[in-house]
Amino acid sequence: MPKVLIADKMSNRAVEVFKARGVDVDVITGLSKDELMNIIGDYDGLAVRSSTRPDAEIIGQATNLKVIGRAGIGVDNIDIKAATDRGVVVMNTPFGNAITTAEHAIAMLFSAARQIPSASTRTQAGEWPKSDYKGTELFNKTLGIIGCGNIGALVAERALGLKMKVIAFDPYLTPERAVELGVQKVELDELFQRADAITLHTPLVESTKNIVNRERLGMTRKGLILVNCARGGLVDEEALKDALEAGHVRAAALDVFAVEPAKDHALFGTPGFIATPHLGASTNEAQENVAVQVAEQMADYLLTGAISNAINTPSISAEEAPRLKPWVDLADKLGTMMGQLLHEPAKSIEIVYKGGITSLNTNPMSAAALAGLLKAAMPEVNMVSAPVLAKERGIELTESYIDEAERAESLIRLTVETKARKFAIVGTIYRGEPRIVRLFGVPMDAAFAPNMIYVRNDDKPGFIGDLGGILGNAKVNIATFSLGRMEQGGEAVCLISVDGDVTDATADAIKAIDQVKIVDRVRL
Ligand SMILES: NC(=O)C1=CN([C@@H]2O[C@H](COP(=O)(O)OP(=O)(O)OC[C@H]3O[C@@H](n4cnc5c(N)ncnc54)[C@H](O)[C@@H]3O)[C@@H](O)[C@H]2O)C=CC1
Ligand SMILES: O=C(O)C(=O)COP(=O)(O)O
Repeated sequence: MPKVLIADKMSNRAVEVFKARGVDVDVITGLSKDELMNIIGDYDGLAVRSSTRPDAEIIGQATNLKVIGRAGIGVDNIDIKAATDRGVVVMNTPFGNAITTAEHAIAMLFSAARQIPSASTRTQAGEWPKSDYKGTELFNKTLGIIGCGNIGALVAERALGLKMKVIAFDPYLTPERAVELGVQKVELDELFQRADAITLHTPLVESTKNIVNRERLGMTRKGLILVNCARGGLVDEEALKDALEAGHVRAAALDVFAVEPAKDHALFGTPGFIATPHLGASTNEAQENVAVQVAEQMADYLLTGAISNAINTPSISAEEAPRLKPWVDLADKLGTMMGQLLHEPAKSIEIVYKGGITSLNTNPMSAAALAGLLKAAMPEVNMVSAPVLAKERGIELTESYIDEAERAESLIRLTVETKARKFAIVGTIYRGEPRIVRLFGVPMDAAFAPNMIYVRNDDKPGFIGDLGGILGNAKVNIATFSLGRMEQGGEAVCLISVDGDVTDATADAIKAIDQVKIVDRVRL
């Protein structure tokens, strides 16, 4: 039974889902990095929110880990590269807390416009400070949205409902989508120049780091309201403090900070400043949504291989997972066999899908074939890490599709090019079993087995008798024997599956048979 660790506080519904699905689950929150490193090796899955930060060191200790599930949206607390290199799927729940976060942004906008937190504190302190607070209406004001994805779009809809004018900067926002949302797409500088209020909804990446900086704050209209419910690091906090103190920015409401938890911050106490402790996603509804979703996604992956909302690998739906499985296994076996027979570094790999299989999602098959191919040199590689590792090594992948299969209903052909040569292997599924139908140009029909011997020989009498004698003397039992040849008396290929290992001495004895040119052992 797979075992999952829930390392951040999340709705107990996650535990219920894991248990109902047959996944063992521990909930241990508040672990130090060392504590997490000590126990992470026991788990197949790790479920987190934003507090736990699985970095390269933690992932390096996670010898059994297959999946990290983020009950939420932002995955900047997870070292995706380290996870990918180790073949760990990273998945998030991209929609479950979006409405809640959009509502928090709108709440922050109103709080800032009317200074509700400070007015409330002082009223409750007995001051009745009515004359100190003159807010600003949002009606008819221009809201600039930076990042108009999930949450940005939800904020736009709500702001339009408040009768604000909405302008948006997002390099990936299409003009059609902008029209559909009823927002005006603008460039970044124009947004800073025109907005009465700005709200941020981008991830923290190189291009968004300090997107609200001193220079851009300088372009804004006096009396600006700034809201950040996305990520700390999008705003230059020092520049914001200066702009608030100068009275240029009227109010700023931050839910997120460059360093969290922010317990002692230069902005605290600045006039017009409002802070919440990363509460954007903190409602019952959102937490239930993300907990259930992350647990279901992680259980699906651990139990069936279905992948949804993965950041670092293609998706496989629950419906297609069982249909894909035999083909993914076949691709893995073809790649593994090729990897062991190649003896030269691969430069490129071409995968041709033929027949009915072309209507399936072939991404996982290609990833499995690549993983198989790389396995000989990198035993830890899997479908998640293979595409990245292949790219890093300059191995080019091309995929093509032919609807009509020649011999069997569906075929996968793997052609690998090295510096000097090209090798091809073709496989199919016959009666539910993976089979090799062509190897290095020679037609054949062979099953895969854990221990196989590959022999390339001249098609001349006497070879099979000699080979049988050598294996018999070595007490190696032959399970199946498959022969193929280009033409009578030409080059032949022989694949023998055997029970148990073949020693170097036995392989050398086979190599010494007259007709034999090449002997290789293949382990699947
Ligand atoms: N405060 C909180 O508790 C929460 C914060 N978040 C954060 O909110 C942010 C947005 O989340 P979603 O809307 O779901 O993400 P999303 O991926 O749907 O949208 C992000 C948008 O930012 C845009 N973008 C990327 N680079 C940009 C750039 N340089 N300039 C302008 N736009 C750019 C993208 O094109 C995309 O449309 C994320 O950082 C997420 O982590 C999400 C949930 C809760
Ligand atoms: O989903 C996100 O990106 C969030 O920032 C929410 O973070 P949290 O799960 O509340 O720690």
